[in-house]
Amino acid sequence: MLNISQLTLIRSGKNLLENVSLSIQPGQLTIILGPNGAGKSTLLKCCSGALQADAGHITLDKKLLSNWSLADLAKKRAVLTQQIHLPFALTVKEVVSLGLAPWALSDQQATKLIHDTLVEVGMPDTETRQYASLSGGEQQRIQLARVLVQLFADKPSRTRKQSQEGKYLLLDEPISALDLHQQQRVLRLLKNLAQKGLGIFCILHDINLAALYGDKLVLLEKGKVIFNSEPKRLAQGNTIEAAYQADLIRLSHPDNQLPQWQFRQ
Ligand SMILES: Nc1ncnc2c1ncn2[C@@H]1O[C@H](COP(=O)(O)OP(=O)(O)OP(=O)(O)O)[C@@H](O)[C@H]1O
Repeated sequence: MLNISQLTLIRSGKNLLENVSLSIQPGQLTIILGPNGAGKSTLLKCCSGALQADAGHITLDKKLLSNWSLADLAKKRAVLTQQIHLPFALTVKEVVSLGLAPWALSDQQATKLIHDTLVEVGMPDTETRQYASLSGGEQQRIQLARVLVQLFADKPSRTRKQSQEGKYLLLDEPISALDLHQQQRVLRLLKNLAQKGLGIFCILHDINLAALYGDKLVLLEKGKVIFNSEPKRLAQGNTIEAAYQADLIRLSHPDNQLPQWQFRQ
């Protein structure tokens, strides 16, 4: 389990995170929600080890995150951040291969894993394309392929039928540039991976997709957790409306009665 306990992070005299406690459990898709500036990406950076908190601690499988070696951490969890700048001209295959750095795969294994993963993210036969020539949504799926190969390189023959327990995926808005079809593909893929035991921390802005796909939703507001539970618990009260200060109508999804929201015009 990835366990976050009473985490506080202060920058420029401001509490970016305040006493945040939550856990990312194996087998669950945990979706982090919250208004702009609520602290979602800051929390992800703490969970990835990129930022050190001022108080509280994070453990991964009961061991302090700071006590993990970078090499072991890279095999245990993969991180997809929001902005990824690649200063060099790289092909798609080279970009996805960056995820294989922690592992020692043969060329043949690497080629097959990359091929299978590109199929999985809906980008088959793009290995030789220049990454820079891809659209924003295509680049986002290539970056997702990169973190997937990082996590699953020890199961190259693979994968999806095997247990994914003990590994974690940390994703910052992984579908922000995707069209409807690709959003559904990626969310179904994440749900499927979680069902096989992966622990997923995923930041989203779309509250309807979060309620539909999340096993657990965590709502941040001004650096504090104000909701941490199953989506159906948002069917009462006005937690979402109050947190986002938005004028919304709450509906019920016709398939499963999960809460959904629409703008009032
Ligand atoms: N080094 C820093 N010093 C001061 N403030 C910072 C620093 N880093 C981030 N912030 C502020 O912390 C707040 C939280 O930022 P963060 O990127 O975590 O928000 P977010 O919830 O991911 O927002 P968004 O939905 O817009 O991506 C923001 O107000 C940001 O301006």
